[in-house]
Amino acid sequence: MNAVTQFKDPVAVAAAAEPAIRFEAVSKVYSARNGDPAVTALDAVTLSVAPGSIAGIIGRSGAGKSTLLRVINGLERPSSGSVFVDNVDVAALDATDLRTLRRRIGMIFQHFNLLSSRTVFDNIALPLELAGTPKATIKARVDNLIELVGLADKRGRYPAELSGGQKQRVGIARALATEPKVLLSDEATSALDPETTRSILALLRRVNELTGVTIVLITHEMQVIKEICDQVAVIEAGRIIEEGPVYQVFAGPRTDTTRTFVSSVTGGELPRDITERLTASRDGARHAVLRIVFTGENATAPILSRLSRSLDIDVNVLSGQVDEIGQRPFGNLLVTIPANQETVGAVTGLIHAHGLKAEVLGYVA
Ligand SMILES: Nc1ncnc2c1ncn2[C@@H]1O[C@H](COP(=O)(O)OP(=O)(O)OP(=O)(O)O)[C@@H](O)[C@H]1O
Repeated sequence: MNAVTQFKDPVAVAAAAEPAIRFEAVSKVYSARNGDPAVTALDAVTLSVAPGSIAGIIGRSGAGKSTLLRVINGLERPSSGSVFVDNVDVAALDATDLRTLRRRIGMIFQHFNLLSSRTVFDNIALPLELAGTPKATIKARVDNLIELVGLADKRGRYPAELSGGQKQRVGIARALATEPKVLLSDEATSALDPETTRSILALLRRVNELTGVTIVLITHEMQVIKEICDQVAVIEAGRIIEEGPVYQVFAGPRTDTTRTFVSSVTGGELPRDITERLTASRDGARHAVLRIVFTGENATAPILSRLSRSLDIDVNVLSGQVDEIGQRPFGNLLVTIPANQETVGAVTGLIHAHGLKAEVLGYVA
C-alpha cells in the first residue's frame, strides 16, 4: 500500500510535531523454510502514533499484529522500510543502544511472563536490577508502582498466589519500572474475564494520564479499542486497511472487516431473520433497512419521532444502543422505513440535516 496512513489526532499532532512512533513503508517478510513459503507479515505499513496517545491495532489472527509490535522494540527487523521511536531509527542501533532503547519501551503480555520464583516486589524490581539501579531507588520506585497498580497487600506474594488480573497488574508495574516513554501491550487482556479486562484497561488509561506514556496495544477485540484507545488502525494481511480517531472509525467504518469489528460492540448487527431476507434491490420490497449513527451532542436527538411526524411514516426499530466511545456519546440504531425511493431520500435527507449519519443496508419484502 502506497498511501500514507497516519493517525490524525489534530490536538496531539498540533501539540507535538514529532510522533512517538513512526512506521515508514515497513515490510516484514519471514523467509521460506523447510518447504513452507515465505510470509509477508507486514506490507508497506506507514503509520504514526502521537506522543501520549493510546493507539490500538486490531486484526484477526495472523494479520501481522505481533510482528508490528515486535519491530517497534527491535525484536524483529523490518525487511524494508524503517521504524522510528522518538525519531531514532530502531534498525540502525547497535546492541548497546538497542538495550538502552528497550529500557524506554515497556511491554506487557497476554500470559503475563512473570518469574514464578520471584515475589511481586522482586518481579517489578527486576528490570531495575538489570539496569544497575541503586537499591534505595529500586525500593522507592517499586513501592510507588505497587501502590499505583493497587497491590499494596500482595508485595510478598508469588505469581502462583495471584489472580489473572493481579498478575497483569504486576506485569504493568514491571513494564513501568524503567519509566518508559512507550508501553507495548500484546493482547494484555485476552486471558482475562470481561470485568477484570475492564479494570486492567482502566488502569492502563490511568497510567497513560498520570505518566503521559504512549501506549500501543494490539488486540482482536473491538471492545478493548472502544474502552481506551484514542486512535485505531485495522490490519489485515499485513496491511493497514483503515485508521483514524476511534470515534471516527466507529461512526463511519469503510471496509467490511472494520464494519464487522465495529458491529461486534455497537449492537449494529442485524437480527438474523432480517439478514437472511435482505436484498440489494428495491424491487418488490416493502421496507428499507437503515442504520442511523448518532454522534456527539446529536446522540440523543429525538430523530425517530421527528421522522415519523414530519414525513408521516412508520419507523420500526430493529435494534439500538447508546454507548460511549472516545468519551463521547455514540448511538447506533437499526430501523425499517417504507421502501419507496422518495421516502428513503426524504428520510436520509432529514437525518443528515440533523447532523447524523444514515446508511441504507438493503431492502426486505
Ligand atoms: N518467526 C516467524 N517465522 C515465520 N512466519 C512467521 C513468524 N512469525 C509470524 N509469522 C507469520 O506471519 C504472519 C503474521 O503473524 P503475527 O504473529 O504477526 O500475526 P498476529 O496478527 O499477531 O496473529 P495472532 O493474533 O494469531 O497472534 C502469520 O502468517 C504468521 O504465521
